[in-house]
Amino acid sequence: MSDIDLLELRGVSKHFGSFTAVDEVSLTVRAGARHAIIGPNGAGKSTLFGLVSGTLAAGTGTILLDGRDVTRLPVHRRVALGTAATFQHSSLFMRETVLENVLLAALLRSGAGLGGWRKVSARTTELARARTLLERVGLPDRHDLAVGALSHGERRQLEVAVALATEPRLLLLDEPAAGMSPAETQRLTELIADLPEEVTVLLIEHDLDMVFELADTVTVMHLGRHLTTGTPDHVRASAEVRRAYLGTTEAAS
Ligand SMILES: Nc1ncnc2c1ncn2[C@@H]1O[C@H](COP(=O)(O)OP(=O)(O)OP(=O)(O)O)[C@@H](O)[C@H]1O
Repeated sequence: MSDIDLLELRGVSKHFGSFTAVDEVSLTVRAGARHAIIGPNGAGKSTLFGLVSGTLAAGTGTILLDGRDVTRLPVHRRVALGTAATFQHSSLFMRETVLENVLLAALLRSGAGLGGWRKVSARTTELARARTLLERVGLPDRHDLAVGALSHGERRQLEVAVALATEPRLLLLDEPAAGMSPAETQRLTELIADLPEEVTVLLIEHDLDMVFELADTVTVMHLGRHLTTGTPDHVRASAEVRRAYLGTTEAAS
């Protein structure tokens, strides 16, 4: 992890009507970090991700990516600047094949255009990259299957490959282990741990074992607010964090 802040949020808020889902959150994410955001249900984690990826517009505050103000930029401009996200609700193309899903993302990134994109043989560079990525996420023998035929865990692995195909500097993972078996979670944890340091990872996850295995930095949110940020040990020992969790149906263990 470097000393440089790749992402900085300054007093960012999001209101839905009179409800404040994200309340004046300030936060920095270092380049190369494995940074997790945790917190009880409804803490505002997914909303915060939406503000960073650009699927939601911030009410107030500023979001800086590598020092550049991206607060008002649409999603595709943020992708072009190196932000990629996987979401709780899959954004894969279910009828296309596994390989086509990754290839599409690689083509969009390379600016090659999508004309005749199904003629994969004409796209050798992107095709090779897509194959390498599928190998990296553990789906080397699934290329030609329609996404709809994959298991839940395999789809989550594919989402990571699709996100990586855009060559992100900042990878946002929203509950990547949700609904996964222990074996699938372990494989995903290893995949994330093995990502090159050029990819900064910001992760929302309820599986605290995974968080504490992966993260070098943990932010805790509660009721839309930033509660604390620190090392996993700091967060584990925090009485404030324990109270936030014990006040809900979940318990930090
Ligand atoms: N589009 C919306 N309109 C109204 N309220 C919303 C909307 N999106 C989220 N909220 C509310 O904002 C609060 C924060 O939701 P958010 O999904 O960000 O929390 P979270 O920390 O990601 O929770 P979880 O861990 O359950 O996914 C919740 O009370 C939720 O009901």
